[in-house]
Amino acid sequence: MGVGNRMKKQGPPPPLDESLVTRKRKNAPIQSNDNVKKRRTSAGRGEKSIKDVANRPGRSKLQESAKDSVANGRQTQAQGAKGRSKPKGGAKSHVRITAPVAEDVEDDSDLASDDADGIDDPDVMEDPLEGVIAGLDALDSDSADSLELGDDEFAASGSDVVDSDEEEQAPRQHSMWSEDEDEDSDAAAEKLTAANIAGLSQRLDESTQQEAREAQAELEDAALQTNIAAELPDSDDDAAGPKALLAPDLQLLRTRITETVRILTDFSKLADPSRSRSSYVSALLNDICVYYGYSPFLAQKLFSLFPPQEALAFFDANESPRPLVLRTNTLRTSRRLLAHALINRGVSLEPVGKWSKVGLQVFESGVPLGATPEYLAGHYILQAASSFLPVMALAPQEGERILDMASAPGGKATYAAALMRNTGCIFANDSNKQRAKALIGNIHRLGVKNTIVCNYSALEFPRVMGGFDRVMLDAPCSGTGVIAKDASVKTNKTEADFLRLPHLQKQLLLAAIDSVDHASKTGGYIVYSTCSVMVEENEQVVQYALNKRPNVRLVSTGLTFGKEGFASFMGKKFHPAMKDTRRYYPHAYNVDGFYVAKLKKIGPTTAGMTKVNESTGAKHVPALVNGGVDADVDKTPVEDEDEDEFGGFNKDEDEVYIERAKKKLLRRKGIDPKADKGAKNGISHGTDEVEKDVSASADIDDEEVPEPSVHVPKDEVAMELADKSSKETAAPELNGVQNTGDHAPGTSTKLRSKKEKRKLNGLGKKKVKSTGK
Ligand SMILES: C[S@@+](CC[C@H](N)C(=O)[O-])C[C@H]1O[C@@H](n2cnc3c(N)ncnc32)[C@H](O)[C@@H]1O
Repeated sequence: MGVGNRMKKQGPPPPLDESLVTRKRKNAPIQSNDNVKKRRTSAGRGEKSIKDVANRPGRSKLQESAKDSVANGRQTQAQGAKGRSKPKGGAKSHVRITAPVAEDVEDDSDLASDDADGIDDPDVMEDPLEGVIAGLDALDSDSADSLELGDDEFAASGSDVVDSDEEEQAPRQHSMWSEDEDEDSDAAAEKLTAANIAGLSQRLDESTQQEAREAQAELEDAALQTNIAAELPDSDDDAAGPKALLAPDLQLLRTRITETVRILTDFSKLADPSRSRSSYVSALLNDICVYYGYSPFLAQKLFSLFPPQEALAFFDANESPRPLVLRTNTLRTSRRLLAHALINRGVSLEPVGKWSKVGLQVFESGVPLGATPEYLAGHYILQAASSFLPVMALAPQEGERILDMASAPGGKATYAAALMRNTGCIFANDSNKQRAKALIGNIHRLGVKNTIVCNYSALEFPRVMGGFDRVMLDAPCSGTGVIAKDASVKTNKTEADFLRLPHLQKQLLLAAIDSVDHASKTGGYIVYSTCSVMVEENEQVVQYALNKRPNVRLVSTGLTFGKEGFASFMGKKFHPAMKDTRRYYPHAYNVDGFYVAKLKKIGPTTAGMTKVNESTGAKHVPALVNGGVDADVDKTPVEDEDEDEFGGFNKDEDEVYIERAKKKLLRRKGIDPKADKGAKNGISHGTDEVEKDVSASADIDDEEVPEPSVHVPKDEVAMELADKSSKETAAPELNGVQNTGDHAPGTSTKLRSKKEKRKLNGLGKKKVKSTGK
């Protein structure tokens, strides 16, 4: 299934063929092996993908069930084999005893060594893959003899290629089998005489038959239990109890899910009149949870987004990976040249679709795509196709000033840089310092030279800087659009997440709006995107922004495909223009689930727009934005998901800069900083005094100005940019200092002179001026 989807084109789809989806699902276990094999070939990513697949917890239920069914198959065989082990032993003994006695006794050791060969066959050992194939074939085989047992064991060890658990079991099975075999042959050797041969033979036959009967009864019993479980009433209360203990019959579940969906699609005609629609829906959700491994909470939420049939397609699509896509870095090469170079390396690829001029979809690769010379030279970046969309909607223009509020690891920011042909200036911000490092890496590799990396909570904008021509907010989100990549989303999202995240997203979007220059000659746009399909994180966030900021309106994204955003959802009415926003689904376009909205700022943010939000009690702190217009950023504390990671107020690191600032101040005052050391030994101008001095000047300021923490790319032009900035601002900290704005306001602000602060604050303003804004 995975391979199929990976081969499918991305973008506007052919109509969905549910029957194909159904069939694919049924074949899932075997195909998942195909996936693994396929992905092993697709380089760099390959190994990760295999691990990903193996480690996907949400997937695990299905896959484990699938594995179970394979394992069960093996187990059945193994049981059969075990059950057979005596019969086999018996059969072997039988073989032995049907042979002439003298030969039989003589051959005993030969047979034993044959058996050993069966296991230790050097060919088999040398070619474990053959073992896998033989093993997989053996799974379909009804008959089993000693040789098959050997194959089966190799199937187990061979399948270790896929699942390491089985690798550990393989030797154990081997030794158990050998011991049984040894005991049997010992017993046979002990008891076998010419006189008892007939009786013994008969007894062995009987015992074989008896065990076969028992094995059959066990199988029937298991099947019966599963079916009983499957037919239990589908009310909520049957989730626990005996049913939960039984392995789900996936085939049966699938059939039932499809059937329930069919009924729900034409309820009045097909439903059992004695059952309500909600009972069908709740039964269906139960089955979906078991079959796909979702928490009931998330299954219900996702289900409610679509008509039943489409919901099923969505759940199915989340079970297979999206195609691997490259974005050509047009700062370094053209798509044609890149395609040529990669094809020469044996990569099979095609343009991603007519909608993109830079995307290449990879079908097959014999080389690791994350380590080709072209990759290392920055000719491309591995980037999901849907990640192109917000940047295309933003449509940054050459020479503009752009803010990417949450930019790490930089797929979108670097695409924007390429569209701007390295002109203008992009401020690529991310609150997560570690992720910002990856962003810097990408900026260097891809030859981006118009970008400055900042490490703020984007909630700090526009106080840090305003007056941008365009702002992109690719917001932190629940990831419900990328379940195929991260199946843990299936189970780890709770109601609290869908309160916390939208709250953060709303505040970030207000900050994005307030950071834009409504009077920009070329822009004045904001793009909001998430890789979530939830209304709470998308339309509801945009609606909140429309309510809070009447100075923005929704405009067309300009994207050529995508489903309309919801103008209403579950009784909630949104602005009719919400239809101009775009939704992307894996089942519809074979891309990650995504949401894109584009807003145009048509007037300044006024004080009236920023009054306290009575309903939430949110406090609003005045913020300086372009043109001296006061705007608000809602400062209601929100739990930043990355707080722990980036909340680095690094005292040691800051100490250096604190010291430097102190010395600088002293020098300005005409005091030799070295003499300051003496102060500690009784000389008058002590550090404390200076500090007091600075804090006093800071207090005079009517607003606190956090220090911008800017990473500067080492590229020459970027260095120039940084130099210019640092000259403009006389802030030595600009060269590589990590500061944490919101996390260390006290110390850093305290140590800035008023003049310095003004200069710092003027960083944005100067730029605005220089571009005529
Ligand atoms: C969806 S990812 C961004 C992906 C990025 N736009 C790209 O194309 O590579 C969301 C990012 O938001 C960042 N983030 C979370 N909270 C933030 C905040 N308050 N301010 C700024 N960035 C934040 C996370 O660190 C994460 O890197």
